[in-house]
Amino acid sequence: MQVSIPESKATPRTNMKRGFLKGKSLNTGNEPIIKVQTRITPPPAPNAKTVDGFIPMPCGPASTSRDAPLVGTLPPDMSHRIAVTLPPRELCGTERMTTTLLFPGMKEAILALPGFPAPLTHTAESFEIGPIKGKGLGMFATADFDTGDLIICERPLYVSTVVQPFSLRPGDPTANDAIVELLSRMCEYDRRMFYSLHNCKGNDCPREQGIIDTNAINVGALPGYDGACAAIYIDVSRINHSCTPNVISRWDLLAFTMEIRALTPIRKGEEITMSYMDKTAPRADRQKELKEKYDFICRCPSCSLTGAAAKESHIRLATIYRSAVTPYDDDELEKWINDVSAPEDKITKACLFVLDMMEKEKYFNEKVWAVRSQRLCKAYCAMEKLEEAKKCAIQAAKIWKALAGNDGGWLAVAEAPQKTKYWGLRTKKIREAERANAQEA
Ligand SMILES: C[S@@+](CC[C@H](N)C(=O)[O-])C[C@H]1O[C@@H](n2cnc3c(N)ncnc32)[C@H](O)[C@@H]1O
Repeated sequence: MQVSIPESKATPRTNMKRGFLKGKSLNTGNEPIIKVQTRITPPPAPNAKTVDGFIPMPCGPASTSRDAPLVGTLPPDMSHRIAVTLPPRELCGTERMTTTLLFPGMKEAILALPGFPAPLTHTAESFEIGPIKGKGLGMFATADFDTGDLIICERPLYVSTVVQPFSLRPGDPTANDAIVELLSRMCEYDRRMFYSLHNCKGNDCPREQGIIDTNAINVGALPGYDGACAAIYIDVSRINHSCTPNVISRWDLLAFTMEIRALTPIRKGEEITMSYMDKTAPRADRQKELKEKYDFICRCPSCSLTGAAAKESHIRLATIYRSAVTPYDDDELEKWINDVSAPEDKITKACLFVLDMMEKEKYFNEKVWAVRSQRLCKAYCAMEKLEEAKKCAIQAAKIWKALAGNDGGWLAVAEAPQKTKYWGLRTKKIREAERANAQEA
């Protein structure tokens, strides 16, 4: 049977758990809690600023971004939000339920998803939360993890649309009043957990809003509403930022959980870090955004680079970005396979160059990574390089697992590269050319 090299050019959807803490039943119903008029802040300008000819990627791994921009306009029937508990008690037994603040229709759309709610994945509790100098609390590994390993899978405490409609009429309830009301309906344990989370906003805004702004992680759009939604977690929200993160998050809509998987090998005792923002932005822009939004100065390995090393990092990110915007096709590969005079390493060299940049930056742009690994593996297969093809497919399986939660078909390739349709294509051409030359001579 032939094995297919995964061809997906689509970005795998990224999603995160820690020691699953059973929440007590919430008594929230589906009734609207506060009806308010909608005021919409204009959408932010497109992220396309140019710095030294370097255009930041418009999107990093979507679900790792804590940036939750306001969306444009809301349909008129979405002028108020509703408190909903998801999954409902009758569908999730004793598992944690999430308190959500959603627009009308969203709950029905989520419940209509075939297979919702998928059962929770329980993992060994291989992390702990503890203090870390200059960062408050953080999360630490209590076991070794390899790329792609699941570290935690956690159902949120709270999920809400990022748009917070509120009334301009004096005396009307504010957006924060809706949150306070919702919190008052949570069980005592969940409420205590919410208020124990860090608030980097101080007295700049109401405490509840400050906690949400500090800890919410974007989960993207939920069914029934195209705008962004964000979630707060008991454990996952303790993960600190690094521009060179060692984990990646992936929102699993069906299980209504966030998965955190190792992006790089992690040793026992190491701090677990994720990226709060778009990694391709230049360092100064990252620093500014982190200070403004989260009130800290990032001293991660990438931000600590100076002089030539900082410049090299900048060039690597620009190269990754350029590769991301280059359309993908197999024409070049086909040409190389058929052109026996082309250098043997033409394709592999180009792919390894970009993959090496991502390894060095610890930034795996999903599209670039998927396209380059595919092409590299195909080239090794075409050259009948068994060990290289296997190694490439094993690494591809690990990274795919980190990004998408499964190996994407790469393990089958790793087991039998000879069974892919690319096996020996170029070596066959070379042998044919050699035979033809010999006959001519
Ligand atoms: C989502 S919380 C992370 C958990 C938080 N450290 C705590 O004690 O609960 C975000 C806040 O953690 C701190 N933080 C996160 N990453 C940091 C870093 N790399 N360096 C310093 N502080 C950081 C900042 O105060 C930030 O506002």
